[in-house]
Amino acid sequence: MIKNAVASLMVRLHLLPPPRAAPASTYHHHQRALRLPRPSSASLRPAAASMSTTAEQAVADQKRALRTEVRRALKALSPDQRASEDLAIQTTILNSSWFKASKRLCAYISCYQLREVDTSKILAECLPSSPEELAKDLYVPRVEDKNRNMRMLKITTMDDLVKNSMNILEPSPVDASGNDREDVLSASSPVDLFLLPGQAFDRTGRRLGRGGGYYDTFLLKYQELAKEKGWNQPLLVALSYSVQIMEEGLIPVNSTDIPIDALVSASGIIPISPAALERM
Ligand SMILES: Nc1nc2c(c(=O)[nH]1)N(C=O)[C@@H](CNc1ccc(C(=O)N[C@@H](CCC(=O)O)C(=O)O)cc1)CN2
Ligand SMILES: Nc1ncnc2c1ncn2[C@@H]1O[C@H](COP(=O)(O)OP(=O)(O)OP(=O)(O)O)[C@@H](O)[C@H]1O
Repeated sequence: MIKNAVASLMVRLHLLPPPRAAPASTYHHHQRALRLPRPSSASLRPAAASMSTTAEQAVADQKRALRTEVRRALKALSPDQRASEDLAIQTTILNSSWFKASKRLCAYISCYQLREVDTSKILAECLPSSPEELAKDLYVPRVEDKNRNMRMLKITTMDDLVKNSMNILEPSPVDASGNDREDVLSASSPVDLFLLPGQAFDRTGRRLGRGGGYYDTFLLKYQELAKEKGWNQPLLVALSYSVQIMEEGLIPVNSTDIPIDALVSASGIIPISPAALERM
């Protein structure tokens, strides 16, 4: 169903046909697939530098249209289908060697109303109430403003979370004793894994979010920090219902989109990047 929907979308949006190269080899190059003008061209026209270019606007419009299509497909999922995919995805992750080996991670607090893949079983396994050998340091998102600013703060129990204005659970900036929660960007050691939400994904590593730019901005910051510190880059793993996996080339991307390393759906793990192929 979504295939037909996005096929018609592709016609309406005049997108290029999918690239033919194998997923692993498209990983490093996928951001060029739409052959957009290079952003640096804006620097030739200082007066226009703060405006978005026509090409950027076209990509933003295409993204919005795809989000609408996916939202519709997610709404059509039955509660039983969702529950069965939620269980399969979480079981796959909990049983994986890379999750078991992870000591510190960032994950999202799933929102049922937004039809996000459930993370509750995974979060429970990370928190100190689980057997000692399974507990991990867990950092979760907190939106600071509408200007793409999001932090990842450490929590130790689900009671650390309160509902924000968007109806998503997030940590308060200070804990019960009045201490600032640890911000993952100021932590002295790295996280090795991110579990990411999103609206649409493909097998080449493209990820479409909710349009806030929060994750792309944060991931760029974290990747720069890891580079500066000489840390290994964390594995970026997205969780996806089957209707959210698109044909290659359908997801519009621009230069700020950070590609994912792997995708987990009810059918299993799709490793994408060389790092994922090595670790998964
Ligand atoms: N669980 C979870 N936490 C998260 C995110 C997320 O996607 N999922 N975020 C990732 O950025 C940040 C919050 N950003 C958000 C952006 C939009 C909406 C939202 O409700 N969007 C509506 C449409 C709103 C509109 O366009 O009027 C929707 O998607 O249906 C929620 C959170 C940080 N925390
Ligand atoms: N690193 C960044 N620096 C500046 N602007 C950015 C950055 N990342 C994203 N943006 C801007 O944020 C806006 C939303 O981006 P986009 O539609 O790609 O978000 P998304 O991928 O749907 O959301 P998210 O990243 O939260 O999952 C766009 O205008 C984009 O240019």
